[in-house]
Formats: sequence, C-alpha cells, structure tokens
Amino acid sequence: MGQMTDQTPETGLRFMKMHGAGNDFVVIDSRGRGGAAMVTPALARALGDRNRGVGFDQLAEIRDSDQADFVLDFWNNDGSRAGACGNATRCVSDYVMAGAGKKAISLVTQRGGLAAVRLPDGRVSVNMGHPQTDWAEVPLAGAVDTLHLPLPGGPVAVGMGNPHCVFFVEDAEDVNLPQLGPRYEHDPLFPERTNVEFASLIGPDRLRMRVWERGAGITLACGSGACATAVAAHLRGLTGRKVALELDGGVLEVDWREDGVWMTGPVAHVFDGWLSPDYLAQNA
Ligand SMILES: N[C@@H](CCC[C@H](N)C(=O)O)C(=O)O
Repeated sequence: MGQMTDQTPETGLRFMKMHGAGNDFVVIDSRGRGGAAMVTPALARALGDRNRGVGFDQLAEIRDSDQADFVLDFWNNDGSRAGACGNATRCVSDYVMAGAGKKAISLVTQRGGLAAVRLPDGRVSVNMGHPQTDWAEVPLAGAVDTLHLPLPGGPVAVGMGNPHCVFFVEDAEDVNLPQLGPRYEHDPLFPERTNVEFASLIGPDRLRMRVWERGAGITLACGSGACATAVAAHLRGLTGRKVALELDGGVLEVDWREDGVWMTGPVAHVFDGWLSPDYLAQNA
C-alpha cells in the first residue's frame, strides 16, 4: 500500500498492524500534514489496550521530514514516549521503501538520523547509531561505572537512544521476568525508567535474551534491547562485535560496525484498519 492520504481525526484514521519478530505495532501514517502529529498520549494508551483498543507493544507515527525520507515517533502502550524502537523502525522503513520503490532509506527519530536497507532475503537492517555508554547519556541518576552497575548481578547500562539495563545470567530461561522486570524498570538509578534484558551465552557469538520493556512489559522481541545486549556482551568480553540473539519471537542479528550498531531481522505487515471519528473524539 502507498502513502495513506487525507488522514484526519474528523474523517477517521487508517492504521497498519505490523510486527518484527513478534514485537507488535500499530502504525499511523501522518505524512501530508506538513510534519504535524496526530497521536496524543490518550490515543496511544487507548489504542494500546488489547481488549478495548487494537493492542500493540508500540505505536509508531510517520511524519513528513525536510531532512530525510520521514520522521518516526514512538509510543509505548502505557502512553509514554520512547526515543527508539528498532523493530518498528525496520517495519516502517520496509513500508516506506515499498511505497517509494527504494531499497535504502533515511529517517529521523528523537535520537537523530538513522538509515535502513532491505536485504535480498526480505529482512530489513537498520543502523541504530552509536551506543551510549556514558552514565549521563543513558541516563543514570549518578556517575557510576556503566559496565558494572551497583545493582545485584552487576548489570551493564547501555543507551541506544533509550535506556537499557542488561544482566548476564547463567540461564535466561530461569529468570523470573514478571518479578524482576518491573523491579529494575523503576529502580531509582534510572531517572527515566529503563528497559531490562536478561541474556545468557548459548554458543560462540550467540545469546539467548529475554526482555521486559519500559512502558510495555514482556515483549517477544526488542530491537534496541538486542543492540544494547550485543554491545554489553562485547564490552564484557563475552562475544565479538557480530552477534545473533534468540528472543521469544525469533532471531535478530546485531553487528556493531564503525558507523553504528546495525540490527537485522524479519518484518511483517499483518492487516490494515480504520479508527472511526467517534472513537478518536472519545480518546483525544
Ligand atoms: N520494542 C522496541 C523498544 C521500544 C521502546 C522501549 N519500550 C522504551 O520505552 O524505550 C525496540 O524494538 O527497540
């Protein structure tokens, strides 16, 4: 499908449902409105409800850009904003590339300019930029060693445009994610909360990773989390710079190159829907 035109809250909004390795998204294409956004925190929260809305891990809104092919904004299903979402970036890039007849594309997110390419096998790679390893950039509440945080298990803090707290454990399957995820998401060391990853080495340059996402809870995959975990594993001397990560929803490949952290994986456009003017007025 090409660009969705004439999108207004008064006439109703078309949306797409997509996923990347089971990390699922509602995508609203707001191009053609001079860069203006239509999504509000109330709409993101309402739509994110899997019973009364559509349901998603993240909502992504595409806007016009005068510096790149498009601007992309992210919302978690609790209504909070996110500075990065690797899997949604891959899915939306695939859609925009298809509409424009391109195999490579540029976009702008809260963290700055990014690039994405479609591979011959249909997977999409995105350059998520350089990792942030300084405590102030993650951000953390104080000047601590980001490679060994003063928390049980000594996790690693890495920013990928959003904060991540990566624990290396003997066996990620044994971790009580519903209990530990929210415990560390809200730890005072992370003034903006954090995404929480648990990873174990299962082969040479191969990790098993489970994730608790800030603002969304347990998800089947997290692209920026896979990048942060691969960076942390390399910095800890566990892996090289090129790593495969087995998540609940599939495998993501991460390659930490000179020009940034590239993340590759599958994309899927599942269905399109329409939000009625009444629903939009009730959840403005
Ligand atoms: N699923 C994402 C990350 C989404 C944002 C995150 N929950 C946050 O609040 O930072 C990904 O694929 O990167």
